[in-house]
Amino acid sequence: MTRSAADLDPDDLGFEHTPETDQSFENALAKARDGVRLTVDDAVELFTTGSDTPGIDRERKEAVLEAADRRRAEVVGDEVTFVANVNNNVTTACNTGCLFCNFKDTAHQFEGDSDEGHAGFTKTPAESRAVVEAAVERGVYEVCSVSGLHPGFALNDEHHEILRGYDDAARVVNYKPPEAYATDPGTYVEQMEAMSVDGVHLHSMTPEEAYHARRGTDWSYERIYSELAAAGLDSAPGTAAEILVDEVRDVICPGKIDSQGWVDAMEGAMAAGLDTTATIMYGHVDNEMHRAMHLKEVRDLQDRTGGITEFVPLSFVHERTPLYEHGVVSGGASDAEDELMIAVSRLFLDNIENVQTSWVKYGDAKALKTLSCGANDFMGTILSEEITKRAGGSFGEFRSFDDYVDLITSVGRVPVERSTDYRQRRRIDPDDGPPFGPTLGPKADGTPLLSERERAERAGDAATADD
Ligand SMILES: C[S@@+](CC[C@H](N)C(=O)[O-])C[C@H]1O[C@@H](n2cnc3c(N)ncnc32)[C@H](O)[C@@H]1O
Ligand SMILES: Nc1c(NC[C@H](O)[C@H](O)[C@H](O)CO)[nH]c(=O)[nH]c1=O
Ligand SMILES: N[C@@H](Cc1ccc(O)cc1)C(=O)O
Ligand code: SF4
Repeated sequence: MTRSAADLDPDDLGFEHTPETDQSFENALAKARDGVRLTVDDAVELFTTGSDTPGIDRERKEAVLEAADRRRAEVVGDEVTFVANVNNNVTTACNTGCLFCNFKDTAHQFEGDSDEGHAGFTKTPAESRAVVEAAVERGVYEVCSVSGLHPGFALNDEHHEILRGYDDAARVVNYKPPEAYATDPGTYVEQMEAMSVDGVHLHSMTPEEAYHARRGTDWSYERIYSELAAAGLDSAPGTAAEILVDEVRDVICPGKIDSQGWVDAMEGAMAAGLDTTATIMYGHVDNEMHRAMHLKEVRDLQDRTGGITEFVPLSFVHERTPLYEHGVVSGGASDAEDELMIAVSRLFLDNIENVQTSWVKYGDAKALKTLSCGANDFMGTILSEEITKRAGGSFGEFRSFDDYVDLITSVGRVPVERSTDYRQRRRIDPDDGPPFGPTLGPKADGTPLLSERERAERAGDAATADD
C-alpha cells in the first residue's frame, strides 16, 4: 500500500543516513580548492559548513562559494548559456502519487464516464504537434516534454497488446485501455513522431517515463530508448532522480522506481546513443548526507557513461504539495542551502561540465547569484511551465532572449545561445542588438521570441496598420 503524507511523522522519519563524518571542514575545503576529487564525507562538510557545529557559518559558506566560482571559471570560463526551448507536457494524468508533486491529477478523473472535474489535460499526438509547430515557427531549438504516467500510455501497439493481456491490469501493471479515457494520448512512439517537427531537438522520456513505457514486459531500457530514438527522440531529461537514496524515496515517492532503477534507465538511454541530463530535487525531508550520496551516484554514472551534458539542482517548491499540506515539511531550502547546493555540485561533479541554475525555481535574483556560486547555464525560454506553477511557484513561464542578455550582462558575464547538447554555441554581443535572436532553431531567423502579450500587441499593431 502506498504511504500517504498524513501517515508520516515529521520528527521520526527514521533515517539511517545522517550528516555526520570523520572529516573536518578545513580539510574538505582544502581538497575542494586544490581540485582533488571529493568524497561523500567531504561534500557533507561543505554542505553543512562543518558537521560538528549546528547551522550554516557565513564565512565558511562564502569560502565554499568562492572555491566553486573559481572552479566554474577554470572549467567553462565566463560564458553563460541558455537554450531557445518550449515545454510541452503531454498529460497530467498520473497515479504514481509522489508526495512532493502537485503537477499530477489522479487518472480516474480523466476517464470518459467520470463526472469529477479536474484542472489537468491530456493532449493527442496531433495537439502536441500543433504546440511544437507553433514554437518552432517562433524560433525554438528544443522541445522539452515530461508528463504524467497516464495508465492508457504504452510504448507502441505491441506494448498495448501485452498490457491488455494482463488480468486486473489496472492494479498489476497500472494499465487501462485508452478507450476508457475521454482523450487518448496515443502511444509514446506516436507522441515522439508528432513532436519531431522540422528537426527540432526532442528532449523527452525521463527514467520514470521509460519505466512506464516498458512496464509489464522484459524489454530492456536500451531497447525502449532505441525505439523512441528511431521515432525522433534526441536526448532524455534526468528528472525523476529526486534523491537517489532509497530511504528518502520511500518517504517522498514510494510509487517510483528505486535509485538503481533510475540508474539503469539512464544507462539504457546512453547505451541507445542518447545524451542525458541529471537532476537532484532537494530541500524537503532530505539531509546533507543524502545530497552528498546523490552526487556520488551521479558522478559514478558519468564515470561509466560520459553522456550527461548538465546537472540541474531543482529546489523543492513546497506551497501546494502533500508534503507541506500535511505538515511533513515546513518549507523548502533556505537561500544558503540553495547556494551551497549549486556550489557543491560544481566542486563534486568533476566530470560534468555544466551546472544549470533554474530561474523557474529560484527567481531571477537568486538565479543570478548562483551564477557566481558555480552555475554556468541558465536553462531556457520554456514558453510554458506547469510543474512549478501548480506547486505554488511564482516566477513565471518565459524569459526572452532580450531578458537573458540583460540579466547575464548585468553580472558581467557573456550571454551564449546554445544547443541542447552544448556543442553549438553562439556568443551574443550586447552591442549588436536588440533583438538578439534566437538563431539556432530550424526556423530561427534572428527575429525575437516574444511573450504572448508582446505578440498580441504586435498583431494588434499590424491589424491597425492594415486598416
Ligand atoms: C513532474 S515530473 C514529470 C515527469 C515524470 N512524471 C517523472 O516523474 O519523471 C518531473 C520532475 O519535476 C520535479 N518536481 C515535481 N514537483 C516538484 C516540486 N514541487 N518542486 C520541485 N520540483 C518538482 C521532480 O523532480 C520530477 O521528477
Ligand atoms: N531547470 C528547469 C528546466 N531545465 C530544462 C532546460 O530548459 C532544458 O530543457 C535543458 O537544459 C536541456 O537543454 N526546465 C524546466 O521546465 N524547469 C526547470 O526548473
Ligand atoms: N531536468 C529536465 C527538465 C526539467 C526540469 C525541471 C522540471 O520541473 C521539469 C523538467 C532536463 O532538462 O533534463
Ligand atoms: S513527479 Fe512525475 S511520477 Fe511523480 S506524481 Fe508527479 S508526474 Fe507523477
